[in-house]
Amino acid sequence: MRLSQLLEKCKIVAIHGEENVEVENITSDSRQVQKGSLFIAVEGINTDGHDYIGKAIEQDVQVVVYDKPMFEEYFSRVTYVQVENSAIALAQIASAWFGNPSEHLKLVGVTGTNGKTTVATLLHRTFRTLGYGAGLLSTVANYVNDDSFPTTHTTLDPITLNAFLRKMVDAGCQYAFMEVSSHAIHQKRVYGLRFEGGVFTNLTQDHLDYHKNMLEYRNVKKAFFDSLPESAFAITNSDDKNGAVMLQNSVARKYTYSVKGMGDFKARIFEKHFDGTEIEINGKELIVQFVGVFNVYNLLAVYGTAVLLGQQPDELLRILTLLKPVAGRFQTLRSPAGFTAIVDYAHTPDALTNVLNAINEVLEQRGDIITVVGCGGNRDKTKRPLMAREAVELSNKVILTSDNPRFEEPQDIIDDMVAGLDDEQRRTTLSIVDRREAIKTACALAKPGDVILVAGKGHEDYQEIKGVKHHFDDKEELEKIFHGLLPNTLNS
Ligand SMILES: CC(=O)N[C@H]1[C@@H](OP(=O)(O)OP(=O)(O)OC[C@H]2O[C@@H](n3ccc(=O)[nH]c3=O)[C@H](O)[C@@H]2O)O[C@H](CO)[C@@H](O)[C@@H]1O[C@H](C)C(=O)N[C@@H](C)C(=O)N[C@H](CCC(=O)O)C(=O)O
Ligand SMILES: Nc1ncnc2c1ncn2[C@@H]1O[C@H](COP(=O)(O)OP(=O)(O)OP(=O)(O)O)[C@@H](O)[C@H]1O
Ligand SMILES: N[C@H](CCC[C@H](N)C(=O)O)C(=O)O
Ligand SMILES: [Mg+2]
Repeated sequence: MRLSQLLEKCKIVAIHGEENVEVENITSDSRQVQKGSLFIAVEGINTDGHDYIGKAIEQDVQVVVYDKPMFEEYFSRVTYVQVENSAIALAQIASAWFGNPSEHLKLVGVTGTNGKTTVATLLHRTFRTLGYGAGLLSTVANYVNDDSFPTTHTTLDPITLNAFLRKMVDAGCQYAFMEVSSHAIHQKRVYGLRFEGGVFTNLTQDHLDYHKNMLEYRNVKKAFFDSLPESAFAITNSDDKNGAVMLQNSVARKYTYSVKGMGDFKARIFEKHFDGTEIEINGKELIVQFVGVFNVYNLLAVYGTAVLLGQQPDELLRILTLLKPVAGRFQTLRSPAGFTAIVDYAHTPDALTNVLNAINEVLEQRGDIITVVGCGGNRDKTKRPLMAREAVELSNKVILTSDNPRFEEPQDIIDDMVAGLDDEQRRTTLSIVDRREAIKTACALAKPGDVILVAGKGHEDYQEIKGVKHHFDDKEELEKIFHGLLPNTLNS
């Protein structure tokens, strides 16, 4: 592609060298540079792409895009483009490289602390059921219609992201649903994409390792709605205290959904069961196969978004009754011994509170709740004591264990969790570093009628320890115990 075409939307400060060149490939990673590449140097968190410009030049790069004025001499065979902001230019160049695919799709972005995967996935399933070509970019997997592809991030880097959107356009998709993480907004991964709509789920504590404080975290999320065009719609949860704030400066068409108060899309909850919930949406009664008040919010967000995309309300309500939980989100497994296990991705204090409240509300035969939970390493440390406290206050027994320790010592993470407990709570809480042992112990302790919540890893099929991902799947572990492949005893 011609360089001029790629730079069409970029804010250029200066160009040195030949402008009329053909680019063979684009990358922001010097390790991926090939002959004829355009390399975009982006300042990161660990390192700075500008430090690798020399390496890129050694590999016969054609064009270097950068934003730090740091050159004293230029190599004549390379074209240098200084832009105002490299991260923004990366998103713009990536979009141009793939033919601006977001402009050929009705693209909806879902943001918020919890519920993004659930809402985006259910939207994708709804639109597939309605017969549309539709894609999905989510934490669990990416989809082009019904073809699934593994993913690395909740929101991909701009090049991979635009490559997927292109695949969707080429496969005839009319709609695309994607999660928009706060990291992605902050790092400009979604900059310049044309959104048809934005959805806000909720805002509670997470990622305070990355964002300085809750105010900054909130403002980053809000920036997504500030960036939507007038032609887009923005739909927010008006029961969340930050719901209105998200939309206050947005020029998009604004809509609300609510369970507790007034809203353009409104739900009421009648009966809560272990297998589903009886609800009313905009005056029509239905039974959905989801548990927990939080899932009523998720379904309402799906319904509202689909209506705003022009779909027929009655047909949508029919589809809502058919939808099933997303992988690793409140996934229920019944043991032959008569207890139930729930695998859930709750990895924030609010998610854990919600899921435990939901279990308490539908608990059969007054059984006990046994919670197995850990916290991720190299992530927000301040959520650890809060998660431990929520777990202990809403369960009968808690086993603290490891999640993905990453580069931290697992016992240190558990110690941070224990710090949230009082003396009495510490005495009655178990700590078992090995997650497999922790799950085995919970199963050995469970009586018929009890519920074991295995929280934090949901769909993940690995445990990340010191940079290596080891196969580990909570559901698989439980099934092995249930089917006698792992002994269900305390001292095995
Ligand atoms: C903290 C964070 O978000 N980091 C992301 C960021 O990496 P970084 O800023 O550390 O990059 P860096 O290593 O400093 O490198 C800077 C630049 O130098 C380049 N480089 C580097 C080395 C080299 O030899 N040559 C070279 O050119 C790199 O390609 C990069 O362009 O940019 C990378 C490329 O896009 C991401 O892969 C990386 O995600 C890391 C792996 C990560 O774990 N991110 C998580 C926290 C994340 O993004 N999570 C959210 C979900 C959060 C939620 O649950 O809500 C997500 O969207 O997935
Ligand atoms: N609307 C909601 N409000 C609060 N908690 C929720 C909501 N929806 C889901 N949860 C809880 O949060 C967990 C994660 O849900 P989900 O994967 O849909 O969120 P997410 O925003 O995509 O998370 P991530 O930031 O990791 O991508 C669920 O397993 C559940 O415990
Ligand atoms: N997207 C989230 C997922 C957390 C999942 C949990 N299992 C952990 O590893 O902390 C993050 O990267 O913070
Ligand atoms: Mg997600």
